[in-house]
Amino acid sequence: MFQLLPDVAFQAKALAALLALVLAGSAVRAKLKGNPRLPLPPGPPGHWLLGNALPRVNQSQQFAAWVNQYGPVISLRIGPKIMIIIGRHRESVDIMEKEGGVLADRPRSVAAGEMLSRGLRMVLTPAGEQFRRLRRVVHTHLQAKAVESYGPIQIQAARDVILDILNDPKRHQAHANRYAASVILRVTYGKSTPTATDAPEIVTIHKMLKHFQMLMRPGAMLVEKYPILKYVPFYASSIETWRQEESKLYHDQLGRVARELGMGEAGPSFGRYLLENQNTHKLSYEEMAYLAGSLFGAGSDTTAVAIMVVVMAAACHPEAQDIVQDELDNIIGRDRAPTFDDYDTLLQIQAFMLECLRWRPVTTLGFAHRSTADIPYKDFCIPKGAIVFGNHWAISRDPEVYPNPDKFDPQRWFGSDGGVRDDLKFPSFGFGRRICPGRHIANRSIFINTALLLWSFRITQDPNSPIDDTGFVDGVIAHPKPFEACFTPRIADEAHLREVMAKYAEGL
Ligand code: HEM
Repeated sequence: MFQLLPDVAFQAKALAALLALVLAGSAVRAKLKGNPRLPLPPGPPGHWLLGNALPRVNQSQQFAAWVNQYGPVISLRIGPKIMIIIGRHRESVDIMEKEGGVLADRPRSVAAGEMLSRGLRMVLTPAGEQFRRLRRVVHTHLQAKAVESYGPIQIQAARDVILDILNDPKRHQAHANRYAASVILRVTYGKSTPTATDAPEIVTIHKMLKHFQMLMRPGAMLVEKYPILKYVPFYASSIETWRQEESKLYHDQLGRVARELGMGEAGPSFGRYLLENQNTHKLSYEEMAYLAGSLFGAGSDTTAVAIMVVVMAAACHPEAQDIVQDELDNIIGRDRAPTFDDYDTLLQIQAFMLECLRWRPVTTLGFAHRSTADIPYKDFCIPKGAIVFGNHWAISRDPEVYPNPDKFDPQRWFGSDGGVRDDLKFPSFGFGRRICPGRHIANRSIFINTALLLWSFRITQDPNSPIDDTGFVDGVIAHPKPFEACFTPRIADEAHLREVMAKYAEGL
């Protein structure tokens, strides 16, 4: 009996230790699950400690494959973090839109947010007082009615794309880049901004953008896992050099607008609006410089990619192009070129644009949101603190909303009344309170370029160099790889097209 006692004591201790372990385990699980009653959404199995490994390439497509396998909303565990991927249309509306207040936050971004941008880049700003100030000023200036004043800039730049293509069709992608860069720079800093592709400012801005996109890829930077690395000088030094270059550029650009304003020479621009309303919007000079600068980052590559996809889709789908060009011939004719005033009557152009944005989404994964409270949904819970992506690629392939999703079919956007359907809305511009503030100006850019390109040219594939319509660079913004297309003027002859174009932007 006495001999048994130590055993009993040992067993009791072991039992207590086991109980403590179980309790600790369930506490961790409850924390991860956020809500002890509801589980996390399903997802692929991962390592018991490290969790899931993020796919190294084509993340949005790999996530989409998991959505097909596990359900419309899936969860992954990346070390201690929970990542939620929403991959179906209805769930994206129910969660990303209806819970927009809880999902207005961004996850911590050490490399791009803290080291490169010192917390000043709007797209990465956490929810809170600063975000609300930035959001108010950008959304006010870029709302649907307000951006109409930028129409002449867009018309002129779209006209230049046509002339550039006539002069040098092989570089059609470079022309789309130039369109986007020059429009966003003029919107941001006014008319006297240099917009030639080889202007030093433009070259630097593109370089900055590359750095930003490189730092932004989920899982790309070790410092996101080990933030302590940001204090390690040799690790941080190149990002610090990039930050200084970027900051100088943004200050120089806004400084120019301030000087022009002082001399009474500043035309309309976002920079001017900021400087004139600094007190109302309560922004520091540093915040204004970054806000203006980061518009370029957010609005140039995205717009250029959308235009390139229009060209690719037209060349790869002649039957869809026929329908648009019949409409252009019936409504516009060939003696004048379409303008913004024609938007409401060019329904086929609208459908073609919508289908381009769905068929090859500009941002395939979307941007990360962060939940600031538990979100119970159906029989699971998205826990507070989770990183949440509305995966654009997966949503664009939702077979219930977009039957035969891989088919390029602009006609899917028409309802039985012949109007363009509103209920299919694809979230090209993101979700809820973080929805892209530049969407009105972007839509107008895509519209005017689609209308003008398809009015001016029959766009076809070069039989010697067929287009790979899946050839996109894997990144935050999915750039089409270089592709060839042939542009044949649709009106009388090239000289006549040049003449119409010369008149087109007259008097702006
Ligand atoms: C085809 C063109 C464009 C596309 C596809 C696009 C798409 C997006 C997406 C997906 C987001 C993230 C939304 C989210 O977090 O859910 C975003 C954010 C943003 N976009 Fe755009 N965008 C485009 C053009 C523009 C333009 C022209 C501007 C500026 C004039 C702009 C300015 C911004 C800004 C400032 C943000 C950050 C918003 C925030 O974090 O609250 N974008 N855009």
